[in-house]
Amino acid sequence: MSPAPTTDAPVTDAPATDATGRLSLWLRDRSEPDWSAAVAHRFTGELIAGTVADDVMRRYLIQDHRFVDSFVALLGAAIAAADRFDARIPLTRFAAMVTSDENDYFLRAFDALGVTEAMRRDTPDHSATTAFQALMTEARLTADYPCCLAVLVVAEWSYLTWAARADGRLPDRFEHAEWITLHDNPFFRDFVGWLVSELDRVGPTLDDDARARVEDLFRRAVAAERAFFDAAYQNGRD
Ligand SMILES: Cc1ncc(CN)c(N)n1
Repeated sequence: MSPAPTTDAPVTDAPATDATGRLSLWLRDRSEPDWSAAVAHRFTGELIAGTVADDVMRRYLIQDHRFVDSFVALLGAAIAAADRFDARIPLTRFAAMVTSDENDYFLRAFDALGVTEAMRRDTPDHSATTAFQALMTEARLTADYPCCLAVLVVAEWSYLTWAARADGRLPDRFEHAEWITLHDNPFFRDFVGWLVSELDRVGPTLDDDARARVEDLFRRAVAAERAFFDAAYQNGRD
């Protein structure tokens, strides 16, 4: 399997610009303070340090496995809506990774953390999960490539940003370490670089209304990421 196309565009620390330049950077800027709060969230710091409490990790993974279901459906919509075959290839390869390596991680982590089938079935959705799923469904149903990209970019760019902070230092337990390496490895970096560059490619084609729709989805997705991490520390429905 050949790697996803690469980009020279820095995906973590580039300066902000306006909507007529790199749309991704403009959107990231417009999503503050939620962007910074999400990528520097207590959960990500504890994950990198290997100190996340097991009940927090259990809550997070049970909910996140449900996030992944809607996320893969959104990837499917992006594959269908993409304006060219060159874009469908990396999206499809990424969907294959999520449904194989990443899903396999979830199942092994559930076992290691003592999360039974019954716990997974009987734990209610947190309101943060429901809200994020609704947002992904909304983006999917637009059947519009830039709208789908907006939510996909937030999900993967924000995860690469916090995972890169580990900078090669990994905690001992695989439940923590592998969640970091799944979001910072050469394949993932290439994919996120490409995904961000896709948003920048389609950005100049958007009129004001279309750009406003993309901005709205992007900003709500960043807020949803922050709320999703918060939810891991809430022992109850919400
Ligand atoms: C909530 C959320 N956002 C993003 C990702 C990155 N795959 C995730 N697993 N979960």
